[in-house]
Parts: sequence; C-alpha cells; structure tokens
Amino acid sequence: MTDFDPGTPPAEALENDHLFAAWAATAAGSLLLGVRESGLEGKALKDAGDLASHELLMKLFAQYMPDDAVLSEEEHRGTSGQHDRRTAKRVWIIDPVDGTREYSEPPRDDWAVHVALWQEGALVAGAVAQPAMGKTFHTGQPPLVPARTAPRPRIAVSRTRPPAFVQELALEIGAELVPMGSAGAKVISVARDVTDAYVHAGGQYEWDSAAPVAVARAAGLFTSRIDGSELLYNQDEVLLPDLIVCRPELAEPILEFIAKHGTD
Ligand SMILES: Nc1ncnc2c1ncn2[C@@H]1O[C@H](COP(=O)(O)O)[C@@H](OP(=O)(O)O)[C@H]1O
Ligand SMILES: [Mg+2]
Repeated sequence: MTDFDPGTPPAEALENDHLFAAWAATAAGSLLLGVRESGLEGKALKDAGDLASHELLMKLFAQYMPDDAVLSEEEHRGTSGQHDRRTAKRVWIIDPVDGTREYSEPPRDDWAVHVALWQEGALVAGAVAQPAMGKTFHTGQPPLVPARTAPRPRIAVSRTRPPAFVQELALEIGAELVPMGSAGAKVISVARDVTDAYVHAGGQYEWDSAAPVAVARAAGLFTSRIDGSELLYNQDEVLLPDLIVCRPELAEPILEFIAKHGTD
C-alpha cells in the first residue's frame, strides 16, 4: 500500500486539533479499506493493516504535528519515537486498528481507527473512524446521542472475551448483552443508541479507549474506571484495564453493582 495518497489536510484541520484527528483517522481508515481488498487473509491481513495504518499515521504526525509526541499501540512494541511522551506537552494516543480480529473478518464493520490528543493532563480531542461504516465520530462535532429507544438497557461487551461479571450485572439491572468487536465500536454504539453502556474489565491499554472516551465525553456520556475513578491517560504504565461508558442515568446502578459484587 505504498502508493496510498492521503491527500492534504483541509486548511482548518491544521488550526484545529479536533479536525486534524478526524482527518488523520479517516485517512488511515481509507488505507485500511484498501489493504482489506488486497487478497490477504487472517493474520497476514491483521499484520498488514496494523503496520500500514501505523506507518501512515506516524508519517502524518511527523509531517503536520512535528512538535508533538505519539503513543501508538505499534510504537509501544518496539520502534522509538521522536519525542519523549512523558515530558511532552502534547501526546497523540493512537490505535491504528482497534478490533484487529474483526478487521480481518470482512465484511464486519466493528473495527476502528483511534486518534486522540492528550494535552497537559487531559484528553482534549479525539476521533474514532469506523471505515467500513463510512463514518468518523469526533470531538469537533460530537455525536448527538438520540433519546433511548430500548425498553431494557443494552450492554456492549467484547465478542471474544466478555467479562463474566457483566453477565451478572445484566441480570441484576435487567439488561441484555450485545457482543461486538473493538473498544471504539462499542463506545460509539452507546453514542448511537445501538447500546446503552459498555462495561469492560480484565485488560486493555490507553490506546484502546483514549479516542473513544474523548468522543463519549464530548457527547455527554458518562465515563470512568469500574471503581468510579477517572480514566487517566499518558501515564507511565499504559495498561488501563477497565472502563465504563454509559448513558448518565445508568452510571449509578452499574457502579453500585460493581462496588457491591466486584468483578470476580
Ligand atoms: N483482556 C485484555 N487484555 C488486553 N487487551 C484487551 C483485553 N480485552 C480487550 N483488549 C483490547 O481491547 C480492544 C477491544 O477488544 P474486544 O474487541 O475484545 O472488546 C482490542 O484491541 P486491538 O484490536 O487494538 O488489539 C483488544 O486487544
Ligand atoms: Mg485496540
């Protein structure tokens, strides 16, 4: 995919971090759709997509945001960055393909590209591209969360590793589980009224949730760790193993259940 041309960002995106995040995530998504058509399958497709998207995003940040640091799922695995993210004022936290498994299972659309910006202690912008849906959700124009349509709450859970306690939680609050790939797709499903909550524990990293959480917050959804504490990013330890994203009215019953029963 060396011939992929992302074009140039619109002039306003160079002055506006929300729009730059959206533009970069969308460009990487277009590249990924092309890689998905290349005839590769399974692990070869996952690896090719991860690498192509990571390299494109790193190139775009080097070109257009040269003073900023980047924390990427792929960067974390080896290659060294230009700036030290622990001393940088601005750090882009990116997941080149979230829901890698689902990406390798066309025509599934529950996979995403995450681009978030952390600045001096807080998430300040984010974009979640869902290329197979042709949509990019971002903080520059946060999703308008529709009125809740389902009579029973729906909880998005991992399709391949749903935490056992979430089943108990669902029983307690009369909810149904909606299995889905990708942390980004699950968070965005709450904003789209496809589900009402996403509850996860047992492992995840900052890049899995940074951009989706930025978008969720901008849309007015509740976000926290499962103990109710704030989700913090660009920490020394990038493991961020649990989270809740939900409609505000569901936060109390979910937190209460977890405080009472734990996650074991
Ligand atoms: N227990 C765990 N430990 C580490 N990462 C986890 C995890 N559970 C989920 N994740 C990561 O969270 C993302 C969403 O997972 P899921 O689709 O199962 O909900 C995936 O990101 P990647 O696809 O970027 O690897 C997955 O690797
Ligand atoms: Mg991920």
